[in-house]
Amino acid sequence: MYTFIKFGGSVITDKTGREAADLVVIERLAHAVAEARAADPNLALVLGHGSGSFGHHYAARYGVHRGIPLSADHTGFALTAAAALRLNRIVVDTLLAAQVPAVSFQPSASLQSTNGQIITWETAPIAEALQRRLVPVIHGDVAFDTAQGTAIISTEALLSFLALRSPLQPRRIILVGEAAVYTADPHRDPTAQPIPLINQENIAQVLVMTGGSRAADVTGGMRSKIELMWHLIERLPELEVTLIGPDPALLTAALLGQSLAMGTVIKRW
Ligand SMILES: Nc1ncnc2c1ncn2[C@@H]1O[C@H](COP(=O)(O)OP(=O)(O)OP(=O)(O)O)[C@@H](O)[C@H]1O
Ligand SMILES: C=C(C)CCOP(=O)(O)O
Repeated sequence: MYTFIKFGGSVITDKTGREAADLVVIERLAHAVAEARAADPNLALVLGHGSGSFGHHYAARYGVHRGIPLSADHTGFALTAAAALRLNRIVVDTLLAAQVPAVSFQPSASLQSTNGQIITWETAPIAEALQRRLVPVIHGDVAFDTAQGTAIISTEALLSFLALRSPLQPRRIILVGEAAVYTADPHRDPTAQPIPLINQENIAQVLVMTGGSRAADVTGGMRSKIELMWHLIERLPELEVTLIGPDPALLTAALLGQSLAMGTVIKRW
């Protein structure tokens, strides 16, 4: 069984800036992953990261997520892809420096979508990497789209595709970003309270309480994250999704399957 992680673009970058990577946070998270792998040599991880203030800005500016027609200028597509890769290089190099054998797999090189949904993605090299105890790293990316021309595929959509359409069944997905899902966007409403557990009892209510990102974001913020994760849990009832803040001790504990006093767990029951 595999563990999937996403380093959210909202914590590894400053989303209100431009290409503002938070190197301290990335380093801390990389060391947390190294520590968990040292403590549990059987830990098999697929690591994804978002685009934060790198890809989202270009995608929004050039409308890559809405679709660029075949005959139109595709410079915006290229700029978005390049920005996503610049952040990817930083993340992978930081993981390597922390002794995590990270290998990058650029999704757009082998993926196609239709109306923003992944239709094909060559994931066999990711499975090969896992067999060699490497840590495959993927990232939210651009895509060529058979219906709208181009699209943006979020990290969560990639992890969902891996979970449902590849042999890599995750038991846990850990999303590092906001410290929890709250009763309202905590950056807009100081009275927002954390929601420790989301399950079939309260999912409908939680969806009403969650919204978009406070910065440039073409993949929908917290609401679409929860929708996608719930969709996945409906198909994989044993799956547990944990949302935590960028605290390295919490990440190591979550990777080792320890129960946490903070964060939000999403599970069927
Ligand atoms: N109820 C809520 N609880 C927590 N966050 C919320 C809520 N509603 C909206 N948000 C917003 O959602 C944001 C997280 O979504 P976002 O897509 O920006 O995160 P991310 O996945 O880390 O980023 P990226 O897409 O760049 O990887 C938070 O920063 C917050 O502003
Ligand atoms: C904007 C781009 C290139 C990817 C978005 O992926 P996400 O940050 O995981 O939502």
